Amino acid sequence: MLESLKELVCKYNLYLPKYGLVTWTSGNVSARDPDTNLVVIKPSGVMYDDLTPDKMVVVDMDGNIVEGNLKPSTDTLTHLYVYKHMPHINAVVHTHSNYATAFAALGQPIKVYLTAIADEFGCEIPCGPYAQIGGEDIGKVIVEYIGESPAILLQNHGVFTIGRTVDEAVKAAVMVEDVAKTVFIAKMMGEPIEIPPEEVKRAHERYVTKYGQK
Ligand SMILES: O=C(CO)[C@@H](O)[C@@H](O)COP(=O)(O)O
Repeated sequence: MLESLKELVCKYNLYLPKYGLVTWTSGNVSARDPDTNLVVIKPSGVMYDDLTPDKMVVVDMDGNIVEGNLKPSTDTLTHLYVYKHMPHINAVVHTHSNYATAFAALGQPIKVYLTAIADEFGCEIPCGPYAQIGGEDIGKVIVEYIGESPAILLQNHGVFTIGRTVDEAVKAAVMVEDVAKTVFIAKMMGEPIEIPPEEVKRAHERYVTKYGQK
């Protein structure tokens, strides 16, 4: 089980540069094995081109290294805090994607100006306050401020997304950057128009229950 989870987490870490969400070694993806409560996470400071499944680090809920020869991500305690306080979540993603992180630099949420935001997020993408890197502080902000959204901006820092699966969490990271870019362009042209909350709710419900091959 853990070997396949390492392969999955490595694969989804490699989606971050593939979709232009990170630069150099920034960003990270982790996933929790719900059966063992062990977490597989990207090693700290390793170039994405050098990532392989065997370089993934396995930690327990206290951050102790269970498997792996490399130091785990600097955001490990944040990921673990989210897992401890959001039991339905089994994946956490962190990026510095440019357009979304520009909103984070301003401390601005991304409001529901687009049907794509209603569909994917079902609410505005919140921006939580600045928090120091390296401990649980960012995790505390995520848990307190994320609400029903699968994505949150961290002021002056970047993007964190969560999901029941690593696919959900990485998709949210891709989509938050896509909608942030569109909203940025719209704001350059004028004042975007918010979709009314009741329509956001209806559209999101439709998307999560009917979109695609469901
Ligand atoms: O922004 C931060 C910390 O949150 C970066 O250091 C982070 O993106 C990458 O750190 P890691 O290589 O995962 O240790």
